[in-house]
Amino acid sequence: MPVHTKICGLSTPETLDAALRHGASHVGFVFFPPSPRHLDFARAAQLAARVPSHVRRVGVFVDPDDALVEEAVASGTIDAVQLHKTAASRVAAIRARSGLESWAAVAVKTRADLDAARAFAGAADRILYDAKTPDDAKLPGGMGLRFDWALLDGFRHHLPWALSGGLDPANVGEAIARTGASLVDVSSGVESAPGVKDMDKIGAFLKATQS
Ligand SMILES: O=C(O)c1ccccc1N[C@@H]1O[C@H](COP(=O)(O)O)[C@@H](O)[C@H]1O
Repeated sequence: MPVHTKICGLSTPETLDAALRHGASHVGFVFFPPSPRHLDFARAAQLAARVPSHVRRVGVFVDPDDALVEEAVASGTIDAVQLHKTAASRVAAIRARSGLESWAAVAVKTRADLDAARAFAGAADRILYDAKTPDDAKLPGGMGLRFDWALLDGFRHHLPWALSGGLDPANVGEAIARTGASLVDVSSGVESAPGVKDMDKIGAFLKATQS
C-alpha cells in the first residue's frame, strides 16, 4: 500500500517544489507566529499557487479563533486544517464552519494520552499522533521529538490517522514498518536549522517512504 507523506512547515518556493517533485501527497503551511515556520497569508498564497490540485495543502494552527480560520479560508491557501491543542468541541465547530477537512493533533507521551483521540470521533476527519512537547516548550510540535511507537500497538483507531513527531529520512522506514502508518508527517527532520528546509533531506525522506 502506498504511504502518503506530508512535508510540513514549507516556506520557500524552492523547498516546496522539491517536496512536490519528490512526490509529497500533502504540504503544510504553519500559521502560528511563535514558530520559525510561520507564514503570513500573502506568502502562503504565493506558495499555495504552485501546488497542483492532487496535492493537499494543510494549514497548521494552534487552538485558532474563528477569525484566523476565516482569514485562512478566504485566502484560498489551504484544503485542510491541522489543529494542535484544540478541544474536540472546537475542532467540530471549526470543521462545520470552515467546511474543511480537519485533523486533530493528539500529543502522545504515554498510552493514556492516546485515549484523548477517542474524543475526536465525529469531530475530526483524521487524528495526527504527534510527540508531546514539554509544558514550557514554545511550540506544541515541530520540535523533532518522537514518542514510543510501541504505544500504538493494538490501539483501536477511531478515525483515519497519521504519524508525526521526530521522523527523519533515517527512521521513517522503520516508523512505517513498526506502526503501519499510511500517512507520515515531517517538519524538523528535513531541515538544516529550525525553519530552514533542506531539499536533499526532503528528497531522501520521500524516497525512504517509498522503499
Ligand atoms: O512546525 C511547527 O512549527 C509547528 C508549530 C505548531 C504546531 C505544530 C507544528 N508542527 C507540526 O509538528 C509535527 C511534528 O514536527 P517534527 O517533524 O517533529 O518537527 C508535524 O506534524 C508538524 O506539522
